[in-house]
This record gives sequence, C-alpha cells and structure tokens, in this order.
Amino acid sequence: MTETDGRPVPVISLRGATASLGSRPVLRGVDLAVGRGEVVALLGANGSGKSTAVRAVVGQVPLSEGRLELFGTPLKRFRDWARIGYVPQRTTAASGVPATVREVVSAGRLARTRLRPLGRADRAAVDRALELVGMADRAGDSVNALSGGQHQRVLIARALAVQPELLIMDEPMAGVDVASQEILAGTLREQVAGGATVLLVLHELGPLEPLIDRAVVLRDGCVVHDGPPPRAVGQHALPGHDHVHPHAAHDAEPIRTGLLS
Ligand SMILES: Nc1ncnc2c1ncn2[C@@H]1O[C@H](COP(=O)(O)OP(=O)(O)OP(=O)(O)O)[C@@H](O)[C@H]1O
Repeated sequence: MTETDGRPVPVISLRGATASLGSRPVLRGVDLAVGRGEVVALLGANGSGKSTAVRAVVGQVPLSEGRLELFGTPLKRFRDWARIGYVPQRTTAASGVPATVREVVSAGRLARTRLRPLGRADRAAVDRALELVGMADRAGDSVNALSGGQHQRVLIARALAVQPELLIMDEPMAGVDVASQEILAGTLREQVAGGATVLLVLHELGPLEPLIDRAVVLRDGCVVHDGPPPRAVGQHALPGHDHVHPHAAHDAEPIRTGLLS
C-alpha cells in the first residue's frame, strides 16, 4: 500500500467538495475519504446530493471548490481509470443499438485494453464477470430482452470486467427483483473478499447491510454522519430518527431516523 507519513493513502479523498448544478448548490463542503478495502455506504434522502457526490468522485461533476484525489493522485493528473468500476444510477444496458449481453460486458474491458481487440485474458475476465452476476447463460441474448434486474446485473458485470480495485455503484439495488438482489449481494461479497474497495449509494442498507463498514449520510449537500452504519441500536440511538423501516411489523410504530429522510 502506498503511504505518506506512515499513513495509508485513501483510495478516495474528497475534501471540502462544493459543486452546483445549474444555479443550485448541491454539494456544500463534503468530506469523504474511503480507505483501501473499505465498504462505505453513502446514504441520505432524495435530493441530498448522493449521486452528485459520486459523479464528482468519477470526475463527471466539476468541483467549484475543494480537492479530489483518487489513489493519492489529484483528479487532474489521474489517468488510471481501469482501476475504477462505476455503475451509474438508473441507466439501462440497452441503448437502442442491438447488442448482446456479452458485447455490453466486453465494453467494460476497454479501459484495460485501451481499445485494442480483446485477448484471451480479457475474454476470461468478461466470462468471469458474467458468471459472477449469474448471466453467463444469457451471454448471447440481446440486452433488449432483459428484465430490469437483469439489466442491472449486466451493468455491474460491465463494471467488474475491468477487474477494478475500486467499485462505485449508485443505488445498485433500485428496481431490482429480490432474486437479482441476492445475486448482487453475493457478487459484492466476493469482490469485498477479494480486497476491493467499495463506495455504494444506497437508499437503505437492505441485504448489503452485513457488508457495510461505514456510512456517510448526506443532508442538503452536507455530511451529517460519518461512522458506523446506522443499523439496529446504533441507528435508533441517533438523534431525530425518522426513517421508516420497511421490514418493521405492520402494527409496530414506524421507526424513524432524521438521517435518511
Ligand atoms: N442536472 C441537474 N441540474 C440541476 N439540478 C440538478 C441536476 N441533477 C440533480 N439536480 C438537483 O441536485 C440535487 C441533488 O441531486 P442528487 O441526484 O445528487 O441527489 P440524490 O441524493 O442522489 O437523490 P436521489 O436519492 O433522488 O437519487 C437535487 O435537488 C436535484 O434535483
């Protein structure tokens, strides 16, 4: 691990990040550090700035103030995009152009091949990614024929095909059926066991809860919590708890956290 002053260099270091979309300030001094091998959940209510924060991390939203370093390199000088797999929010693998599942996943490998034709190792990485998300048997199918959950699995396989050290996923479970959620949770478990660093935007921890090391909660473009995931006792102990737990018993009073809504 690269170190300075004996301290490990974070994989993601976002400091004092300020960004606006149009005239609207969306990030207002966000600090977010993710260490090697950590699994961090970015939580918060709709519109709190989660997607904008991860889009800033992958260089898609310019910062008006603040600093971003990836693997210890300032964004301006960072070229090593093959170390990062990014699954954006609510997209589909279908672009209107007919493409097979394998073609879409192979496209994820291009950051490593630098647009050269795929070699044997590349094809093996694509096969492995397809297997990881349980889509190997659909490799030759058109992506237009897939369900929402299968699309999401293909997009995650596309991100995994590059064999990233850092995986960034924006609401990977949104609109995904329960069977696909279980497969995705298993996929992520394998990545984490293999040493991957993970930043996830989540609306709720759900089946990924056991994997999460730390939660960063945004509210109105500011970090309002950075620490243990707000699970069970820890969450309920936090002030202003007003998040409704969907798994609460029907006759139970909703448990709420001010952190997530
Ligand atoms: N292209 C845009 N132009 C102007 N405002 C935008 C744009 N995209 C997002 N916003 C606004 O920026 C704020 C933060 O949006 P963002 O998508 O980062 O929030 P979020 O926490 O990810 O929300 P969600 O959980 O709904 O995805 C919201 O108020 C949103 O309406």
